[in-house]
Amino acid sequence: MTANHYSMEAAAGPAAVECRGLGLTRRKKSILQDISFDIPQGSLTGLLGPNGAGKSSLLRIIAGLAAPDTGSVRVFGQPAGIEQLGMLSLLPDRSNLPGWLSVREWLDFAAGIYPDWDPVKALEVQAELNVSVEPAISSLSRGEEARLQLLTCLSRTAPLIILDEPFTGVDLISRERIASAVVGELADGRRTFLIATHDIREMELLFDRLILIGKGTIRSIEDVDRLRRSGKSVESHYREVFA
Ligand SMILES: Nc1ncnc2c1ncn2[C@@H]1O[C@H](COP(=O)(O)OP(=O)(O)OP(=O)(O)O)[C@@H](O)[C@H]1O
Repeated sequence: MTANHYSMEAAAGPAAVECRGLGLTRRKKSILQDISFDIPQGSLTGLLGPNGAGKSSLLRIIAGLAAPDTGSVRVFGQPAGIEQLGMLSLLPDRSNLPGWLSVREWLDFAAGIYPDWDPVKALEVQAELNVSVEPAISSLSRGEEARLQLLTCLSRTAPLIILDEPFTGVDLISRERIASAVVGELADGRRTFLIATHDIREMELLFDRLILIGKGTIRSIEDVDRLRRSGKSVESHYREVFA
C-alpha cells in the first residue's frame, strides 16, 4: 500500500474538485476563510487538521449539502450542488443510517435509491469489510456501523468518494480492512478520494496529497512524494505545521 496512485493520464481533464476563495460564516463565527485548492482526478487526498478546523464544514460544501457565503466549488468542472450529488459518494461525520432497518433491508433500500448502485461491487465490499446483514442497524457497534457506512459509499460507482472520519470507533483490523478497501478502489485510477481523518498513522502511506487546514484556513498543500523526498513524513509535517 503506497502513495502516488494517480497517473498523468487519470489527472487529465477537469479537477475532481476545484475550490476557489471559499468562505463560510455561521452565527457570526467565521468557519472557513479564502479556501482554494484543486484535487486531481484519481488521487487520494488527506484533509487533515485539529478539531474544529473546519474539515466537515468544507466537505459538506464540496458535497453540495451547504452553500458557502463566498467563493465557488466545482466538481468535475460543474458547480457543486444538488445536480452533482450523483457524482459523489459521501460518508458523513455522523451516521445518518436508519436504525429501524436491518443491514440487509438498508442495503436493499440503498440499491433502490442510488441509481449508480453496483450490486456485484456491494457483495464484494461486504465480504471484504466483513459486514453481516442480519442485525438491526440500531444494534450495531460504532465500528460495525462505520463499516456499513463505508460499504454503502463504495457500492456506488460515483467517481468521487468523500470520507469524513471513516475510522471513528473502528478497531485495528477493521481499520486495515477499510484502508485496503480504499486502496483496491484506487487501482484503476477511476476513483478520486478525499478523506478527512485524525488517523494520520494509518493513512500515512496511502495519501498522495495533503491539505492541512487550521482555524478555517489552508495551512499547507503538499504532494506526499515531494514531502518524503525532503525527508519528512506526513506526521512530522503535520506536527511542524500545528505544533
Ligand atoms: N451550524 C454551525 N453554527 C455555528 N458553528 C458551527 C456550525 N457548524 C460548525 N460550526 C463550528 O465550526 C467549526 C468547524 O467545525 P467542523 O465540524 O467543520 O470542524 P472539523 O475540522 O470537522 O472538526 P473535528 O475534527 O472536531 O470533527 C467548529 O468550531 C464548529 O463549532
